[in-house]
Amino acid sequence: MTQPDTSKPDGSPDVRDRFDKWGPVGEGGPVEDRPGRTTAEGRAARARRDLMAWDVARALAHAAARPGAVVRRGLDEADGCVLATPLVSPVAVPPVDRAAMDGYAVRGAGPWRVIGQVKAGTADPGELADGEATGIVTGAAVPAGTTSILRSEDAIVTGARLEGPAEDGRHIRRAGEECRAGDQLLPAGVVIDPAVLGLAATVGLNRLTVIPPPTVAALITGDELVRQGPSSPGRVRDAIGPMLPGLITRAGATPDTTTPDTTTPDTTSVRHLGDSFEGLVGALRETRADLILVSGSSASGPADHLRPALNALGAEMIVDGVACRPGHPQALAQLPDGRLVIGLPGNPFAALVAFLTLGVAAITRMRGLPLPELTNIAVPGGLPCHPTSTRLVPIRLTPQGAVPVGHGGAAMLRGPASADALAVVAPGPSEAIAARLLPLDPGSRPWGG
Ligand SMILES: Nc1nc2c(c(=O)[nH]1)N[C@H]1C(S)=C(S)[C@@H](COP(=O)(O)OP(=O)(O)OC[C@H]3O[C@@H](n4cnc5c(N)ncnc54)[C@H](O)[C@@H]3O)O[C@H]1N2
Ligand code: MOO
Repeated sequence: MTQPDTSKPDGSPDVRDRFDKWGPVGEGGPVEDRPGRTTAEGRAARARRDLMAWDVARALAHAAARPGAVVRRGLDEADGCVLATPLVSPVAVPPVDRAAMDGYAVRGAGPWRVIGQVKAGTADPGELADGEATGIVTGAAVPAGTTSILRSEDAIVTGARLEGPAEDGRHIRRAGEECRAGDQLLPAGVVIDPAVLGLAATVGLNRLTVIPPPTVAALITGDELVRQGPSSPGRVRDAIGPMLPGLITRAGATPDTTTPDTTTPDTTSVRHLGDSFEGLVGALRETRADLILVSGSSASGPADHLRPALNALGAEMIVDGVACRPGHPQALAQLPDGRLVIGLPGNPFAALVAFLTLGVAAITRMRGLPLPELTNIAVPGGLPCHPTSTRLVPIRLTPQGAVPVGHGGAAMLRGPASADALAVVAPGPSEAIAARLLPLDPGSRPWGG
């Protein structure tokens, strides 16, 4: 592409263009109102066009999405769902006093006479009289009258005679210690993870009332893309397709496989389309996912069909460009049937930023979760601000704060691949010494809930 003349009508450079020249390279690029429109009028119009602030776009994507329908799910299919109702225990846990150690249940002060053995599955362990003891295993119900559990390693056994230290109440897990019947263990809105599943099973539940993960389809556009081997003149290796299933899953959604790519023998959740208006309209029509990601086609070149396709389908544009770098051509639209479409810019880091901005916000709401606050972090070395756009900068986290890793251009993934997170640098006149932290893994807490 030829570089458009980006100077102001009066000949002085636009402040954004100054930043492009002086700021980190490759973070976006010159912008035209439409292909070839580089006149003074076009530049002035561009300067007037206010892109939506990054935080506003994120909040709108969250607000536009609808939480999924509440369903009942078995524990074996509830991982990653969100609790739609509080988790209330119907029973006390443990239901009876249990031994916390292998050894002996004893009553009163020693020495004791050993009268038997309680096994793990013994339903009625009987009762001990003063001066009596019985062998017992961890988790077994203690006999009535037990005052302490003497650990096997502390026991001195001579025939049926037992001696050892047995402080009152020691090593006994009391009935109802973890919870009583009717206790609320977790509120609605908790993301179900393996510990939650184990807890639900502990309190005897088989099914949970949940919001299941939304389904997300990925459509990759671009005639120039190849899926094997390196880029070459005229050919670009698809770098967005391989990122999306993992991002979708980490954000708590399910990659849609109902309309797989017919051009590859493998079952895949990512569908490759050429640069065709009809092809894109058809794919948007037939894909049933709750959210559809479309990569490429987001700008205003002759092969950029996303906005015309959305228009043809009667979609409402909710976000149409965001004041951020990279990723400014990202977009969010709603189809008349309620499905959401997110346009990810073709430059791979810009696509990643757009997913972490609009994609994660929409998916979060579809899961019934609030939009997470981003934590603040110090940037001891400072980061240049963009005068009007939020910058998303790959950083490593150190005990002193965030340190940029470099290689943060829109077309590069080297920076984000070696980063811990992105620093969200608010627009401003000079340098930021603090930023907010946007996790690269949207499933990491607090994002995951
Ligand atoms: N006149 C304008 N041109 C451009 C603007 C603009 O505002 N006005 N914005 C630039 C920015 S910033 C971006 S980002 C891109 C967005 O372009 P598209 O979303 O339309 O994507 P393409 O034009 O198809 O591709 C851009 C670039 O990225 C490469 N690409 C595309 N898909 C992939 C992929 N799956 N894996 C790897 N690389 C991919 C593609 O080959 C191009 O090099 O527009 C700028 N232009
Ligand atoms: O920089 Mo573009 O801003 O790659 O989305």
